[in-house]
This record gives sequence, structure tokens and C-alpha cells, in this order.
Amino acid sequence: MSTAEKFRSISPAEFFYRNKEIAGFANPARALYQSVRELVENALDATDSHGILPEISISIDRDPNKTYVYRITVKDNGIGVPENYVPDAFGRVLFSSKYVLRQTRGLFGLGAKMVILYGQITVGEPAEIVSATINSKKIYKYKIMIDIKENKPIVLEKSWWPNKTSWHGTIVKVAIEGDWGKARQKVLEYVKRTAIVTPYANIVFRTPDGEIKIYQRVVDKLPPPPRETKPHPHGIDLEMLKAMISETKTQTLLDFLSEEFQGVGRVLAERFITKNNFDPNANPKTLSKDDLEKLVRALKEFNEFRKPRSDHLSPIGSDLIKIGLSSILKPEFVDAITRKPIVYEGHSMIVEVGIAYGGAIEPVEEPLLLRFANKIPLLYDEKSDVAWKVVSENIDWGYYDIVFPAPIAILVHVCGTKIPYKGVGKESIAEVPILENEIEEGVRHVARSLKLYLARKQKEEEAARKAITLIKYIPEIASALVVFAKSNPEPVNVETLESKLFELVKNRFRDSLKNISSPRDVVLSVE
Ligand SMILES: Nc1ncnc2c1ncn2[C@@H]1O[C@H](COP(=O)(O)OP(=O)(O)OP(=O)(O)O)[C@@H](O)[C@H]1O
Repeated sequence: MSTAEKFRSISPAEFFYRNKEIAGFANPARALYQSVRELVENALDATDSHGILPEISISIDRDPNKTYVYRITVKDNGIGVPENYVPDAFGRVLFSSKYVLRQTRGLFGLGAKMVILYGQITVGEPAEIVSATINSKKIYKYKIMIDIKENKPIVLEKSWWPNKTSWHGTIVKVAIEGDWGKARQKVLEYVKRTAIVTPYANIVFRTPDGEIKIYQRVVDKLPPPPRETKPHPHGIDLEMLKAMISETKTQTLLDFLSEEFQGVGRVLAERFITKNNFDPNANPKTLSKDDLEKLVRALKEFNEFRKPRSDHLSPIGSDLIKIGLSSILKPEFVDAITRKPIVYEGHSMIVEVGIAYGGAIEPVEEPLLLRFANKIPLLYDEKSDVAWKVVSENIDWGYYDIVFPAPIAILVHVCGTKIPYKGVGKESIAEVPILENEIEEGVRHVARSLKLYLARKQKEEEAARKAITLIKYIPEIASALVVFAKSNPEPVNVETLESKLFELVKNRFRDSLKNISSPRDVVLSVE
């Protein structure tokens, strides 16, 4: 019996090759959904996060000869990928331009590589990437595979041609093993929900069945693009502090604190240093391990720093949420709220909630919850998401006069530089109390607004019913009155009396009778 274990390390590419499920590539159906998602999210990050109105086209083609082989192509008009970065961006796991404090859909430096890796192990074709940055004189095309053992790109082909039309953007084409039949509903729903929160985008989606879904831009206004921000002292840990110190150009602790953090400034830095007996002129690079530990603790505990800023975030905005919900769901009532920023582990976070009711929305047994994080629709693991807990457990819908089945949809969007996702597949958000409370407040706000609307509507309907009952009798009363009025010196006819009586009722119930111009309309419609 051997007791000797064999030790070795594996590359990040090999780790995710072995553990595809963690990243959302558990089976062909899920992989197809996840691939579309990762590529579309990159396309949107490359456009709206940079102030560009997105033009996104997605197509999935079924291989005519091999069942279960699909070619996914996603094209955008974004900022493109610089020529020298294309191989690593698409061929080196954990390589990203998004490892900064900025609100983007991408976060891990994994998505596109997982799609390519999955395609490589299931179909074996290289991925094709065509890209041009803004003002680039050339359009580049690469064919790339990933060296899994070494975690590095293998460039199989590189070519370029002149960029005669000043095009910029990226086209990614990957062949993967998928299962459209099983993935169909989720992929369609994903694209639809993406369109709800990007009413400023043109999105065209061609499915393997040849169906073409077009989500046309309904508004030219983009949310303010996210901006990179500095860390807040309450959000750092020892490793982060060490990394910041190794990169800083500042020479003294005072400069380091006031220049590298948000919410600090010179005066507050001085006060912090004095209170905690640090040397303001010490070079941060020479601080001992004990000093660094003490510094991290003190930074976290000092409560005079300004609150983390939120102006670098990019919420969708209540107007765009209402526009998005209206244009896609076609409800009779819609409302939305963007809540004030909250702070989670030194990062600001904004919660937005929308509500849509009636119209073309089908009645459902439970609230239809549309979850989004940093503008990404979250479709899986609904029941383990904090927003689900709020709408299904914390809110008593009866209080808002909603009785299920009801035609109601609730949208919850959480944005921030740090989202407490439950996994790298980014499908659900953890039950962080401050976030739960914020979502609940938001849902209550829009639910109150719906309750008011429903009460108003009910009042109007009752008034209309009353008025219609009265109007029904007008022709009869008018005929009777004509008989009594025979002796009147001025001749009175039935029509004059009818219209006088009608005016009386109409003045009393003005709003409820907008569509009725004569008592005869009511009699006819009642009969
Ligand atoms: N369509 C695109 N346009 C411009 N840049 C892109 C595009 N797709 C990918 N990139 C670049 O490639 C990098 C790697 O993308 P990838 O999807 O692997 O990870 P990510 O988006 O950074 O993070 P995540 O894994 O959370 O999605 C991105 O950070 C971005 O810089």
C-alpha cells in the first residue's frame, strides 16, 4: 500500500476545465445559455459602460451535420480589444480589463475564456475573434485556442485588413456543444430581460430555428457610464493594503492615505494618523507586518471618514426602468424607484425596484421576479436569492390589495462595485441584511404606488357604473317629461331634454364618462 501522495499545482485554465460547473457550464443546455450570456455581457460592457449606444447582434446556428453542435456569434459596436491584448483577453483564464473598482457586468476575467474552453473540449474548433478599437486603421482577426496546462493562448491564425468604414467593435464566434431544445426558453428569457434594462440598445437575436427577435431601441438616453473609483478605507484588508502600497508612488503615509483612498482627504488623514499614533512621514513601503495589521484595523474602525461615494456607479434610473418595463411587458401600470446608496463592506451599492401590473402581463401564482445585478439578468437559483426572500416571505401582498394569481412583475436591480454573489456563475445574491432591508423598502414603495393606482381605478370604475345606471333611464325620463311639459309655452322635445339630463349626469361623473357622448351610447351598449 502506498502512502505517498503526489503533489502538483494546476493552472487556472485546468482548474476551470476540471470544474466547469462552478462557472455555469454544467451540461450542454446550461452551457449554451451561459455562453450567450458571457458574450452578450462583454458586448454590453464594451458599449454602454463607455457611453456608446449598443448595437448587438446575436446568432446561434445549428451545425447541419453534427447534432448538438452550435455556432454562437455575438457582434457589438463597442470599444474593441487592442490588437496586442486579444490573445490574452480570449485565451488566458483570469485575464481581464475589469480588475478595477468599477461597476461592470464582467468581474472575474473568466467568462469569454470559459466559452472558448468549453467549445474547445466539446467541439475542438478554435474561437474566431474580429475586433477594431475606436479610430483603428485596421480590423484584426484571430483564431485562438487555449493551452489548458499552461493557461496561455495559442494563436492559430492572425490576419488584418484595412478599416475602410471606421468600424469599431468586436465579433466573437465560438462552436460549442449545446442543447437548444432545453436551453431555448432560458436563452430567450435572458435576451428579453436584457432588453428590459437596456431600452437604449438595439438587440437582434437569430435563434437556431431561424426565428428573429428584434428589440428596438426605444430611447436614446444612456445611464451615466460607471467610473473607476478608489477603495474606501472600510473596504480594505491586509492583502489589498499591501498591493496598494506596492503600487503607490507616494512617499509618506500622509500622502498615501489622502491620495490613494476615497473618503479621506488631507485633514481627515492627519486626524486619523494623530489619533492612532502613526508617523505621518513614514514611507508606507517600509511599514512592518505589525504596523500594516494595525493600520488595517485602525482604518476599518475610524468612523470619521466620509461615506463611500456613489457617483461612480451606473444605476439604470427609474425613468429607463419604466420605459423598459413598458416597452417589453406592455402593462397597464408601471412604476420604479432608484433608492439612495447604501454601504456594504466599504463599497456603495444602489438598489432599484420596478413594478409592472396588468395589461399584457399574464396572471401568475407567485410574483414574477425579474432580478438584475449590475444590469445582468439573473435567471437561475431564484429561490436562493435575497430578492426572492423579500417578495415571497417579507411582503404581505394582501396588504397591497394584490391577490394571486395576479398579473404582476417586480424588477429588482442591485448595482455596485462589489455584489455579494453566491458563486462565480453570478446567478444569485446573498442575504446580506442591509441589502435585504433596502430591497424590501424599494418593493414596499412601488407596491404602495400600485395600491394607490388600483384604489383609484376601482373608484373610477364604481363611479362609471353608477353614472351608467342613471344614464340608462334618461330616455325614459325625458319622454315622460315631454308629456308634462306639453303645456309649456316654449316647445320642448325629447332630444333636448335627454341631452340636458345627460349633461347633468356627465358633469357629476366627468372622469368616468370620457368615452360616452350620448345617453343612447349607454343604452345601446347595455342592451
Ligand atoms: N466584446 C468585447 N469588447 C471589448 N472587450 C472585450 C470583449 N469581450 C471581452 N473583452 C475583453 O476581454 C476581457 C476578458 O473577458 P472575459 O469575459 O473573459 O472576462 P470579464 O468580462 O473581464 O469577467 P467575467 O468573467 O466576470 O465575465 C474583458 O475584461 C475585456 O477587456
